[in-house]
Amino acid sequence: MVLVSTATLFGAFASAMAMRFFFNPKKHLFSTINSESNGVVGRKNSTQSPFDPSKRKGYLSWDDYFMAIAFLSAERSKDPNRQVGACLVSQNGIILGIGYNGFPRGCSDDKLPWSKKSKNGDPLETKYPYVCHAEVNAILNTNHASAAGQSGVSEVIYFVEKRLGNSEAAYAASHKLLSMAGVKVRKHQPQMSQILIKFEGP
Ligand SMILES: Nc1ccn([C@H]2C[C@H](O)[C@@H](COP(=O)(O)O)O2)c(=O)n1
Repeated sequence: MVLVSTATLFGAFASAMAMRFFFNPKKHLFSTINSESNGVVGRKNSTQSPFDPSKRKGYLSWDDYFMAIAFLSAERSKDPNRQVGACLVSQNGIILGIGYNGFPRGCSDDKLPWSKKSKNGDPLETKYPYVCHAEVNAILNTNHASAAGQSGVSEVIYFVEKRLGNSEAAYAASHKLLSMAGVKVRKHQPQMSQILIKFEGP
């Protein structure tokens, strides 16, 4: 399985490890990269001759497709500071689960704190002890029956390089452990810089 996340390697690492245990990731504006229809989702009109048998150009690559789903999922997050999305994909390109950062199912978004810091220094007055990372939610949201036959996360594709407050050591340790576990890691290389989704008819 491949874990695609809009966030960092460090968070994705924890989730990939969790996946192994169970079964053996701001506002994003989507818009076009050029004047053609590339990257514009929902535009139905084509200038292609009806006699031209060639396939459409400018369709989404698999990586951009799964990363875009991760980005879209992030838009569901209630975290005022950081929205993260993740998409768990099987080796043959089937989406097994998607998720975003949020409080656990059944726990109200309005009753737990979204703050980063507590005036009293009480960690329980911050979001950190309660929030579930997007990658973990993508794993928890899988249809376990279909995921059970998979051998674990084999690849992590992440979007953000920066280290969300984690130390250099923790980051290096993540790399080391993923490498030891044989999990491939790579940064997403977008083929489209933006995707525009228009909620309008053809
Ligand atoms: N791999 C990650 C890293 C972070 N998150 C979530 C957890 C929090 O909701 C937010 C980080 O908040 P910040 O300290 O930047 O205010 O991002 C995640 O889901 N996956």
